[in-house]
Amino acid sequence: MFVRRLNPQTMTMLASSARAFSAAAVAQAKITLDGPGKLNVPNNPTLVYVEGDGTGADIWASASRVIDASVEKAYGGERKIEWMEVLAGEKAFNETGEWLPQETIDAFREYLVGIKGPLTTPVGGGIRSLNVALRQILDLYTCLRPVVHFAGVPTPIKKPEDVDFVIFRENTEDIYAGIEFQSGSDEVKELLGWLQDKGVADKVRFPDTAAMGVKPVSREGTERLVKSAIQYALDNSRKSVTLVHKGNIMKFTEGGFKDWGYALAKSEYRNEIVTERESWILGNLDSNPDMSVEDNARAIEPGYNLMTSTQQEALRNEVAGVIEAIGATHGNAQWKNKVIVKDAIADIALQQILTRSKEFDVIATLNLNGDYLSDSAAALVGGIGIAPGANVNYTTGHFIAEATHGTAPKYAGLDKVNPGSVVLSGEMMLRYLGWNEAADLIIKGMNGAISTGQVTYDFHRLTEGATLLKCSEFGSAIIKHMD
Ligand SMILES: NC(=O)C1=CN([C@@H]2O[C@H](COP(=O)(O)OP(=O)(O)OC[C@H]3O[C@@H](n4cnc5c(N)ncnc54)[C@H](OP(=O)(O)O)[C@@H]3O)[C@@H](O)[C@H]2O)C=CC1
Ligand SMILES: O=C(O)CCC(=O)C(=O)O
Ligand SMILES: [Mg+2]
Repeated sequence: MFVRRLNPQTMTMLASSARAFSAAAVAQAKITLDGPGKLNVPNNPTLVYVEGDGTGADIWASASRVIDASVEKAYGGERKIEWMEVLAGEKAFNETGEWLPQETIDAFREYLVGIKGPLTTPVGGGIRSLNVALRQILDLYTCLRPVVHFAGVPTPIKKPEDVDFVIFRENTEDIYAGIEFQSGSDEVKELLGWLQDKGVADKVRFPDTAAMGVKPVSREGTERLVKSAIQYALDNSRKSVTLVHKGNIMKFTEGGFKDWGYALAKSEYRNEIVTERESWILGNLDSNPDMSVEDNARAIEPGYNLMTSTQQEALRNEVAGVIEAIGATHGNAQWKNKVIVKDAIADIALQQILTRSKEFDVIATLNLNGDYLSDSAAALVGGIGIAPGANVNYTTGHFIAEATHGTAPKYAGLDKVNPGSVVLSGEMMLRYLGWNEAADLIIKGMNGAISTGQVTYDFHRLTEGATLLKCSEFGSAIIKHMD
């Protein structure tokens, strides 16, 4: 199953028949794993792609040209991507009768790295999300979504240059797992009976018509996500990791995420991180080395005098414990060189990414929070047309680049939408392969096109004096500005 870049019709034909090809025929071009998360990338790797529904075809035609051009210009023919199309979504259904054929899953599994366009998910019924299915089947536990401003891109905020953060969204758990039962179903009735036994059925306000969902959040799922976020912060000289959660309300799921996240940070990265609270305690001591434990406790918790004596004692123990445990390694301002791990409640975080953008650096959060946060954050830097992403398993090496946006069906076939999100997802993919020179050219080309006012409709409608380009033309403009 090996499809080189050919005209789209031939490609589709080959994509169907290619499934019979032997994988051995392209073995020399396969990316392999040299150890957990360590890729061995040949000069002509086979990369798997799904074109996607809706605007997917328009975007892929433009974005794949940009990705190929960046590789060609960076390596002069020495390196080349061998694209292999696989089917998912409407195209797959029309050709095979299946929405997500096993061959597609197998190809992503076997070739490790690929890129996909958006796939439609009907609301309120019909098939469940193919996007979510792929992430779950391949255990792509991190959805990595960087948010950064390109000079010249229209923005609703005053200081877009302050926006430069990376969202690590947990990608396999949470309410997104799709465990739901329909209103009036036997399952809901059974669940209600169980809730009755537990004495909490009265919390269901309208039991006769309620539909119900389940929100699994685990320690393992949290730990691997938070670990990848902290490791990313260390590898990329980022200053902080913020755990975004709604743990004040959902104490065991979202609150568990926060608690397990902090615990992981302290157990696995003790020498490299400091929690925000620890930094306050140590900072107080840096300013006043004679400060008593009690005064320090009072300083970090302004409501100290109103607490019960048991609460005050617990707080004093916390302060003393921090000084004892990390005073020597993190005190005397050493903590300032560590990655700060802090947390924020999700609702206020959605405001603060706008009002205090600079305070966010790496964000680790659960699946649904991350979904909301990434679309909202994209608005700060020009919108969803320029919001890239990737689904990653840092152990198995599997990586599927994927824009944050969906299929935008009303624009399908118009050669109109911004291919930027998929172009930049491709840039992330090239960097993942270690092909930084090609990735850099994509950024250069993107900067060049945008800064000279050559943009698609989404930026054009917000920018005076810009030149309106089609989806394909914007791709060409990016390529032109690589030189
Ligand atoms: N990973 C995936 O495959 C995803 C799939 N989906 C699916 O996509 C379908 C449509 O979802 P919907 O909620 O409408 O969200 P979409 O992201 O598809 O589109 C919403 C709006 O975002 C803008 N937009 C989207 N893509 C672009 C682009 N490339 N360039 C410029 N503007 C863009 C358009 O805004 P405007 O109208 O202002 O021009 C568009 O109307 C659903 O079935 C949904 O489930 C959704 C998200 C992710
Ligand atoms: O799968 C879908 O249709 C939507 C998923 C989504 O919005 C996302 O992953 O950001
Ligand atoms: Mg989304």
